[in-house]
Amino acid sequence: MTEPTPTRHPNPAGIQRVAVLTSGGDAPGMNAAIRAVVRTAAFEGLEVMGVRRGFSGLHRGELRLIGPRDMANTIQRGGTILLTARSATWRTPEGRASGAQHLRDNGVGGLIVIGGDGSFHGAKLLEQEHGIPVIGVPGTIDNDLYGTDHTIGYFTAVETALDAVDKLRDTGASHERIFVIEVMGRHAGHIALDVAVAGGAEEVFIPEDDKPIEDVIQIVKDSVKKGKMGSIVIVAEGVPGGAQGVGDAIQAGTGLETRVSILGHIQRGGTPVSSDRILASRLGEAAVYALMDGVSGVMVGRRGGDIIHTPLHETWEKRKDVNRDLYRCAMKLSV
Ligand SMILES: Nc1ncnc2c1ncn2[C@@H]1O[C@H](COP(=O)(O)OP(=O)(O)O)[C@@H](O)[C@H]1O
Ligand SMILES: O=P(O)(O)OC[C@H]1O[C@](O)(COP(=O)(O)O)[C@@H](O)[C@@H]1O
Ligand SMILES: [Mg+2]
Repeated sequence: MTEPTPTRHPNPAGIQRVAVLTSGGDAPGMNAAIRAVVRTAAFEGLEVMGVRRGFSGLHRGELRLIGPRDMANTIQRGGTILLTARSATWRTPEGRASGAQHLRDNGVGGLIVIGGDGSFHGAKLLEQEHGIPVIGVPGTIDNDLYGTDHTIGYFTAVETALDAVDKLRDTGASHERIFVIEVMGRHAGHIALDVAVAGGAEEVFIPEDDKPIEDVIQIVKDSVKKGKMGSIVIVAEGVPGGAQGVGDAIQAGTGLETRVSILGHIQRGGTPVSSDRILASRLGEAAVYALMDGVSGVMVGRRGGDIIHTPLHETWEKRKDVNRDLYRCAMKLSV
């Protein structure tokens, strides 16, 4: 059976030209999302302007036309070819007015913002104040956005952190040490929980839980009694005191040799894994179609196998809960 040839999407909004930018922390797969936007637009006969340096570049007018051939060799690259930034000026009405003027001057009929909750705030204000249609695409390693099962970059960040945990485990087991490993996640424990289950950790600390440090110390002592060669404790960055605080408390409370390792920005880089590339491709395509359909002020996301739209304000007002089953699983399997 042959698959049907893709057909043109209707364009009731009459959009001829869209702009795309990346904003906030970079995430592996952002390039695959940019590529999907540019290539979907090209397929549909639309033009795309790439904005460099996120909102910072937009208020300065750093826009240029980009076409499908500019996207060669980008699907597998980490970071963002459009560059990203955190812009204080965009938080001012004057900064946003300047950005809106640049979009109008260039005949842009809609803006696609690839980023996290902060970037979506900035996009929503542009829509409210200047009537420019905006669509959000969830790009952040933290996975902390309501309205999508996963965010672009999350799968790769988990793989990178897991690879590091596996390596640290070798040293931990050889020296019979406790390893306290900090993974990223400013406000959310999604990465930490996945890494804890997949990395076989003895304990995991996330910002969503207010756990007494004494409980962690007890778990570490118990694992020694059970004859474990070493213990792995995963700490999400957003936990007060971070991994260093937890590590110091464990060393003081158990007297056991403890090492702290903060994985940091290595988790943000590198070649996106297939799941991130596929998610980015689907969502980049969906963002262009949303603008063509005359939709604005929503984030495109994936729930189950479906592409869904969520009002931008809900992406930060509603909270995506961490999967508590993962915590129970990690604890049970470290018996
Ligand atoms: N409340 C806001 N109003 C206007 N712009 C905002 C707001 N919050 C964030 N932004 C813009 O979005 C950028 C990225 O936000 P940030 O929170 O750093 O990253 P992320 O989008 O990944 O959550 C900020 O540097 C700023 O330019
Ligand atoms: O690179 P920076 O500016 O130090 O930011 C670090 C933060 O960025 C993240 O990697 C991603 O956060 P955002 O998606 O909000 O940008 C967080 O996990 C981390 O706390
Ligand atoms: Mg954020």
